[in-house]
Amino acid sequence: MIHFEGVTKQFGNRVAVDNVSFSIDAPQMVGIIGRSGAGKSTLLRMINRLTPATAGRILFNGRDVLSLKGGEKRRWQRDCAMVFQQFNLVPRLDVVTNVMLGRLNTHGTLKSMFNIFGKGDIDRALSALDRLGIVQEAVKRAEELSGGQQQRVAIARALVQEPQLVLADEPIASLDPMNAQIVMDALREIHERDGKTVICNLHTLDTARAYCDRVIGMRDGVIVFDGAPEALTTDVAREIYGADDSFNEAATSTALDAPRQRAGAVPLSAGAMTPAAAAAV
Ligand SMILES: Nc1ncnc2c1ncn2[C@@H]1O[C@H](COP(=O)(O)OP(=O)(O)OP(=O)(O)O)[C@@H](O)[C@H]1O
Repeated sequence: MIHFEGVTKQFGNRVAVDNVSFSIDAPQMVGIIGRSGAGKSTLLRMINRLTPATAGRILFNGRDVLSLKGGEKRRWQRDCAMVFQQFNLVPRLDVVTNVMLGRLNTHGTLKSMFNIFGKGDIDRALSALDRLGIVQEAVKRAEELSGGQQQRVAIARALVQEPQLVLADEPIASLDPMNAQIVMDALREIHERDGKTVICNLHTLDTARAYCDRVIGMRDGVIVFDGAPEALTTDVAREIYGADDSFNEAATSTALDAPRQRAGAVPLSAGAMTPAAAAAV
């Protein structure tokens, strides 16, 4: 489905991503871990063309997305929705309009220029907000919401893009553990319920273990681990983080109390979280 071949990014003399190759053959939730500067964000940003690659190919269903131009490149960017650490909402716009911005790439140029949304767009946005448990916040300005709520708005915006792939760049790095759990549950649910591949950069080992089917460990731009979370032993973690014997996993923990086991055990309910969890935020 998505195939990376010798993907490389160089910033001046610094090789941020070094000849990376791997494939995702079926919908998976993939966590990318590694210390700061390992190249995780750069890799993700190359997939949706926010950062140009220096070399290599990224084939999605056989087509090299790195060579797309103009309208085709924009359509690809719609097909791989991105969720950012800092949410990237328009603070003064209301929540539902922020979500509808995810529809812009589906419109013609004129409609996009004037932010013209139809009833279908409004319905889609409200339904995505409902799924994320925050439809009651639809008319508030985005800046009035908590960080966890804002990230759920950003995920709703990603959903209305109807993407083939969801990319999340450290989506919980700015959140407290409880909101982190709600956001990770929502991303996992998108994978489970919609069958989407989710690629998620994470700082913390415990989150990757709790939520991902597969973990890729990067160090200095290179993949040094690629496997099931069960294979992510402390020794492997030491290698990924370039740490010595004093390495303590707690240093990479968000103390996330994952509510359930990974892989298959996620309740396929209509909402991404329990009402109690949603109400507590
Ligand atoms: N726009 C840029 N210009 C120059 N160097 C950059 C740029 N973006 C990233 N780098 C460098 O590329 C390397 C990889 O950075 P990247 O942000 O991809 O790492 P990361 O693993 O995502 O780190 P973090 O967890 O801190 O976000 C780093 O050395 C960084 O300084």
